[in-house]
Amino acid sequence: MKYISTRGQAPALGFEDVMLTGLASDGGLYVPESLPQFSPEDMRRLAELDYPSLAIEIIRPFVSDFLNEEQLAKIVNDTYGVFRHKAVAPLIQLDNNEWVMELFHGPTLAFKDFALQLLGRLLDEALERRGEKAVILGATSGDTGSAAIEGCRACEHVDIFIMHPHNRVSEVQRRQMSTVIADNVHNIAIEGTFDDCQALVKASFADQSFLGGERRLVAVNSINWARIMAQVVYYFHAALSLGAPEKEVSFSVPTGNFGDIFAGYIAKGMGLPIKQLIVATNRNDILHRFFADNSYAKEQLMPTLSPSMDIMVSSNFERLLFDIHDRDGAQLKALMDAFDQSGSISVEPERWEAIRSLFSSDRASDEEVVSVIKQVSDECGGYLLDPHTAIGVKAARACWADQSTPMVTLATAHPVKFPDSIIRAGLEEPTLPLWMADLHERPEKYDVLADDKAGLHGYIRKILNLG
Ligand SMILES: Cc1ncc(COP(=O)(O)O)c(C=O)c1O
Ligand SMILES: N[C@@H](CCOP(=O)(O)O)C(=O)O
Repeated sequence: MKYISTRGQAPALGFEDVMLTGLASDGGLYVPESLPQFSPEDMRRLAELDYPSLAIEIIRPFVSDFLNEEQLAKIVNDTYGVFRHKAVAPLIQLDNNEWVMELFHGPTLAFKDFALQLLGRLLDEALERRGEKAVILGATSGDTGSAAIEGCRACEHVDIFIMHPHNRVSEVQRRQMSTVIADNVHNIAIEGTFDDCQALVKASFADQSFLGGERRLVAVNSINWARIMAQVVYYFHAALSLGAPEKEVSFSVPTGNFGDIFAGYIAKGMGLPIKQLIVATNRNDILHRFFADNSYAKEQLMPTLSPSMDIMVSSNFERLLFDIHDRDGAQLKALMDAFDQSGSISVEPERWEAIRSLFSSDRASDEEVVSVIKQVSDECGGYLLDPHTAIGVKAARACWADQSTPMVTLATAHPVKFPDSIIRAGLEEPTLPLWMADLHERPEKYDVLADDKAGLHGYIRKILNLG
């Protein structure tokens, strides 16, 4: 399979190079040239499989120029073997046709583990084969960071630098990163927002001269196609468990960087009968405003009770815009340049209408989040939602077009990561799982840096002894 850039100017690459490249050289994001297709008959067969076996089937066509059958099976089985629930992504029924899919049974208690446990192993394999060492640079609003560190810390071939916005992640999230004390793990608190951290990542990919040509720069954010690929699997898992391919299924997805919901869009493109994809945002609602009013316009980023979704510029939205514009890289580049200059774009009305047949959207305030957490706890025998998932449940209930279609909200994080919302809902604070019960006593290590590219690059060079 070949991958092409959304901006049309970078060379088409195979999977291994795409995984190791991060941003395309023209500033775009890589997407598959075409998607593998699964027929209803294929899906009936897949419906019989457990999670790892399903993952092998879905991922195989994307990576077949990199891994043979045996290598893929080993990596995938090792990846999902570390999850602490037998079903890996269990479905919990809230009401008649209403479900949540718990994606927080991995090592860092958020959906990021699905992709980053896999990506760590894939990177290890690629770098080992090449005999190369890489520098990973990532931005996090709280969850990607710990999942990336956990996925890559054992990899001998990488040094990993993770930037989070200073004082804008939860204490549990920060400690999950800063208490990993290892020579190849470097945590940085940037004096700015997540968008600032993400902009530093993108600027570093655009100008890698600070590494002096000595090390390769690799991305762990969802600009890396491997992240999206791994997340496609759980849409198949949920839909096949709830009656696909005979039945359609809808999904509500707590959304920030548009990676998770984009994976759902890809699953639909591969043949999965998805009826609705609901974009659920907090008050940082640029994506909701696009789907509701055809206005993709930056506003000031505000802190909320759902910090992982405090994102304004959604990287993966570019991948959708590319499809909306008939995969015309030149048009897309012009649109993205216009957004960079003015901070605001809209698309032609016919294109916007077309995409709205699949996507709908909603937003939730902090007060609504607290009230949904309380309501679901009351309705469902004390079942706890984390604040991000609560936004998804609120959006599911608001946008559900046909209640005979099963609705699945992606439960993207464990509530224990965000005790403030649970306490505000008047509920008992959940306790940390045993294996991290001493998290608040562990020593922490991170440095605070200004939002400044040169300062960041100097810091990385110094740590890596690059002269
Ligand atoms: C807990 C949680 N929910 C939802 C999201 C939003 O996912 P995405 O950025 O893929 O839209 C994130 C961060 O990305 C997250 O950490
Ligand atoms: N919510 C994310 C933000 C980074 O998004 P990514 O999916 O592109 O890595 C986080 O928790 O860090």
